[in-house]
Amino acid sequence: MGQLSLSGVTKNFGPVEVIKGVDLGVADGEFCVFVGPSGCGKSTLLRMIAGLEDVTGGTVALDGRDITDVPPARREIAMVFQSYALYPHLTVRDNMGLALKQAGRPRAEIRAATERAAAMLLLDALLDRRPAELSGGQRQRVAIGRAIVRRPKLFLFDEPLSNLDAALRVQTRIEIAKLHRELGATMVYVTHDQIEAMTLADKIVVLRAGQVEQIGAPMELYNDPDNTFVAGFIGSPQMNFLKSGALGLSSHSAGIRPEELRLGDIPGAISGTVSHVERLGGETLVYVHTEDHGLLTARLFGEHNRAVGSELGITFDPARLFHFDQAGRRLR
Ligand SMILES: Nc1ncnc2c1ncn2[C@@H]1O[C@H](COP(=O)(O)OP(=O)(O)OP(=O)(O)O)[C@@H](O)[C@H]1O
Repeated sequence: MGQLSLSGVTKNFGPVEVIKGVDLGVADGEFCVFVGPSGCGKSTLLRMIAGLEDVTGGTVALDGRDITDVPPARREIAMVFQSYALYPHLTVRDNMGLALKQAGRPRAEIRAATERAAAMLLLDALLDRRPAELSGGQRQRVAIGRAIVRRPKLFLFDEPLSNLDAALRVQTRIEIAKLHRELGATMVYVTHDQIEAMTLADKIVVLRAGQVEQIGAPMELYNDPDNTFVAGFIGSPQMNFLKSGALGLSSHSAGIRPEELRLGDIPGAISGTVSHVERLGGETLVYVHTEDHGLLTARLFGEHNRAVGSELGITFDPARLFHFDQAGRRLR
């Protein structure tokens, strides 16, 4: 079991309220990802769940038990840090088994649990090495293994992949997804990375300035955002925002995803000038400067040879627009 519930959680650092009343339920076995701009409070919220940071107001409960004031070691929660936090003088085996050893578990049990986790993470051959003798990716797997060995009710991850290079990030991301499937454990994960959030999460929590903007499944947030903040934050490249008035529409602004824009001859619904082209191989991003709407991004499948400076017309299916009011709230 591992059902997490936050009610009215707030956090002050001195006079500054950085978490402003968060309510959140994470079901047993769910993979929940916190995203939001730098400084919005993702890590602080995670650290409060772990017990590494005091809660100013509200409660944190795990499986119905109020753990707001329970010390970290007694919460049955394991946290994996960006920095790995391994003991350099201990072998992989001893790093992974340490929590069980400290809890006074029998040797045979520690050995079995460590070897089971090592097999899951393909660390079997490395058990007698020390952290300095491992690659960054292997160290991160040891840090994850150390969490698994404890059999916690809840796993917390604070940007665990951000120190890895691009290829290893992809590989480790897939391993974490597999691990989640195999363990069926509840996980809460903080990241900056759109793709990690979209691919790993059952549920994404979008935070902004210490408040929840929207909670939902990845494709729910992508296809049905509640406001301009979520619409602009989820999706890369980000959604284009058009001035409704210039299009003869009654909303305040209208959002459209880059993949929904078609580029053709003048006149289109909007005309503009190509200001930059990025060829990514499988797709091309064309940045178009427009008088009425500023810079728009079109995402085209395959390769396109649009010359910088050329003029073109942009069209789209009006049914694909998201409409917003002046305060940025979605008009449905
Ligand atoms: N110990 C502290 N004392 C005072 N202010 C703090 C402390 N820790 C964090 N803050 C502030 O709280 C806010 C939230 O910080 P937090 O690290 O949780 O954000 P974050 O969303 O994880 O950011 P990032 O993505 O950049 O890691 C920030 O404004 C930060 O400056």
